[in-house]
Amino acid sequence: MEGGVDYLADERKKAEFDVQQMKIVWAGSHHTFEISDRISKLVANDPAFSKDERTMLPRKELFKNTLRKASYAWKRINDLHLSEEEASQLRFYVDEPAFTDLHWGMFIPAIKGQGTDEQQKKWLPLAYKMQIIGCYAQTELGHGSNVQGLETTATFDPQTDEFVIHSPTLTSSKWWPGGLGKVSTHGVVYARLITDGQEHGIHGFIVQLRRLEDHRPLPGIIIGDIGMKFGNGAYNTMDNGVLRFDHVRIPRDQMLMRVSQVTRDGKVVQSDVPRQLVYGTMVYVRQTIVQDASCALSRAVCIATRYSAVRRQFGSHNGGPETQVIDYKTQQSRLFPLLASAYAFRFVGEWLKWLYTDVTQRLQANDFSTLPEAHACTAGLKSLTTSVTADGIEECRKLCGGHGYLCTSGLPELFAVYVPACTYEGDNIVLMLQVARILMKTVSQLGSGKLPVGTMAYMGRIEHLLQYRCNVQKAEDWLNPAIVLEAFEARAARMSVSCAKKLSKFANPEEGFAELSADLVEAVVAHCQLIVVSKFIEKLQQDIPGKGVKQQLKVLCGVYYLFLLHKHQGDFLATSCVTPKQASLANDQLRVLYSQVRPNAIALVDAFNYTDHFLGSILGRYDGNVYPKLYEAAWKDPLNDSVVPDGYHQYIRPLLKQQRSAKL
Ligand SMILES: CCCCCCC/C=C/C(=O)SCCNC(=O)CCNC(=O)[C@H](O)C(C)(C)COP(=O)(O)OP(=O)(O)OC[C@H]1O[C@@H](n2cnc3c(N)ncnc32)[C@H](O)[C@@H]1OP(=O)(O)O
Ligand SMILES: Cc1cc2nc3c(=O)[nH]c(=O)nc-3n(C[C@H](O)[C@H](O)[C@H](O)COP(=O)(O)OP(=O)(O)OC[C@H]3O[C@@H](n4cnc5c(N)ncnc54)[C@H](O)[C@@H]3O)c2cc1C
Repeated sequence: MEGGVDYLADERKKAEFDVQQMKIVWAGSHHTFEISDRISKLVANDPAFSKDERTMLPRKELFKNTLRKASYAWKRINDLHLSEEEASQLRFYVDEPAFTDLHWGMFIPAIKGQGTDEQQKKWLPLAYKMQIIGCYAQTELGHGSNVQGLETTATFDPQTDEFVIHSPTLTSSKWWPGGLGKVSTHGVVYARLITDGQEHGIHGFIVQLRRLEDHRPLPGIIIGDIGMKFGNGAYNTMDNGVLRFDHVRIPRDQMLMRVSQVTRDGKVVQSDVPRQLVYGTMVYVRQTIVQDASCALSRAVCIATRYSAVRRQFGSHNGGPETQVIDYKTQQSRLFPLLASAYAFRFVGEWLKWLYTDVTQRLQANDFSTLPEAHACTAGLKSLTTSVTADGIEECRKLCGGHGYLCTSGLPELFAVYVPACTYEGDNIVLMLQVARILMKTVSQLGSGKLPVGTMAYMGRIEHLLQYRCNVQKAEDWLNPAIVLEAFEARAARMSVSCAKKLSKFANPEEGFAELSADLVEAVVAHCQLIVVSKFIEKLQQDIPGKGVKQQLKVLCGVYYLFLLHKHQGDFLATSCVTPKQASLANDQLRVLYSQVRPNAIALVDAFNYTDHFLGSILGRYDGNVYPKLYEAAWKDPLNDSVVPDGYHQYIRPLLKQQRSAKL
């Protein structure tokens, strides 16, 4: 802290709960807290991981710097004998998108999920030691969302027992894969399998891309980076790549064969594993993206909350201090729902991780029954949480006024890094429409005796939910979780049923689905919000130790659902789930909760336990020492290296001279 002064000390004294215990709740357990606390400090205290100049570096320097950091991180991981969990925390706190994200986050999981035991035995040890570096090469120039539309071909040649990987058109060029452009030696490449002139759908193939001796592309391979992306620094540390194949041959055993096998004589044999498992890596990553959403949102909220307590504007009485902007009700009504959402996403992310682990264990035992539920939950929650987070980061920038627009606020880069999460791993609308199909299928099966399960189980009480009347009579009734859950269930159920009814009027269901797709997306949002609300409420039913911790979480949970109810009151009113009077009472209660959050706001963001290094924001500094540090940082900008700028003699002086002579 600057000179030991904590400008937010008074704010911290207002906390009504045990912050240390809240840190443990946020981390998930004592164990994860200990690791993340230790590793985040290790990274923060190592100058080799400094992020200071990232937004000012030209691309080539930026990228080389990322390579340096990634290689140094790997050295530290090995020197310190870090466990897998610690290593992944270290990469997280280094906080720089890099090829390693795809190597550990997609290449390895793809081999684990879609490779046979033999294939895993061969490839995983190489990948774990980083003796090969891999990427996930699915998307092409012409197709990303429509995976079945991919054009790259993998044609089996029975003469040589090989697949011939080929890019037949320009649009079949692989385009976007992270780590591909400049680093990966290998990729899991998705291509149309062709044997004996017959097509057998999309499959994954392990393809070597570069020579291990000198990193040059193998014969028949054209490979490069796709160019600068949105923002300074940001995702430009990543080498998203382009890749073309000209009849590249790979051995038959490099097709990932857990889902289907190609025999020596070119026959395709389906295993009893469902075909959808070819999409399994995406389910895994979507689940991690939900967990990441709470990290990105909490970061932005931490910056905006601390700065809102430091910043004063208007309202001075008799020469006294002006009002802290955090005390304006408008600031609270924009900021506190985002704070509550960060906590809500943390808990739903925790639950989704559990669900994914459970599904994985079942898949290993050949139980595929919960795969549709895992697909629906990961697709829907990925869409909901990333959209709210991207919008939330931008709202936090606005909450910081003009200074939020400075790169030193950390918010522009955070936004630029984060916003593609709404697109990658499945465009959010495309994924919502996947969930819509599952919802409509569920509604159409009601009454058939097949009871909906998991997060759709509430649909099993459809008769009751269609009759439901909310009995809130006073504002505090909205603090009753049972009442809230029913209102959210009834809203989601009625919106789905209304879509299903409209859909049934179309002779062609596909035409109906396309026509109603915008309404369907709204029904999916209602369904996904219900999941988040219900998981937050479930969390509160657990034993949560620490003075005042559970109480604070109850307040945040109330803020989360009442804000949603207020924002989407059109849905609740149109479906007659609440009356106008009840909606108004919900808003009254929400204002009461905002004033309960206010004294705890700084402590609630301290509970994220982020170091100043990780936050990367002068506005969000732990000590609140904003103005001197902003002033100091401005002078470090390269534009201030000279008093008179480069270009003065060429452009400014002649201009001024010309104006002077025009006057004369
Ligand atoms: C930690 C790493 C750091 C992250 C960095 C980010 C790097 C980014 C990487 C990427 O972006 S990789 C590329 C990601 N690409 C996508 O996400 C593409 C999105 N598109 C799709 O997922 C699919 O093509 C589609 C939209 C699901 C449509 O596929 P398709 O036309 O083949 O299927 P449908 O006919 O719609 O459905 C058939 C059947 O399958 C079920 N299903 C679909 N997807 C899955 C799945 N992932 N898992 C399980 N089941 C799935 C679907 O519900 C249908 O079921 P039924 O109705 O037949 O029961
Ligand atoms: C930063 C970044 C990193 C990436 N990393 C990788 C990677 O490592 N590996 C990899 O393989 N890919 C990667 N991708 C690609 C990514 O997965 C795709 O861009 C993504 O799946 C979206 O597909 P698309 O680009 O084809 O979008 P499109 O589908 O072309 O979307 C364009 C618009 O059309 C709409 N749309 C499309 N289909 C429908 C429909 N059926 N109904 C209604 N609207 C529709 C979408 O909502 C969107 O508004 C990355 C992308 C980005 C931005």
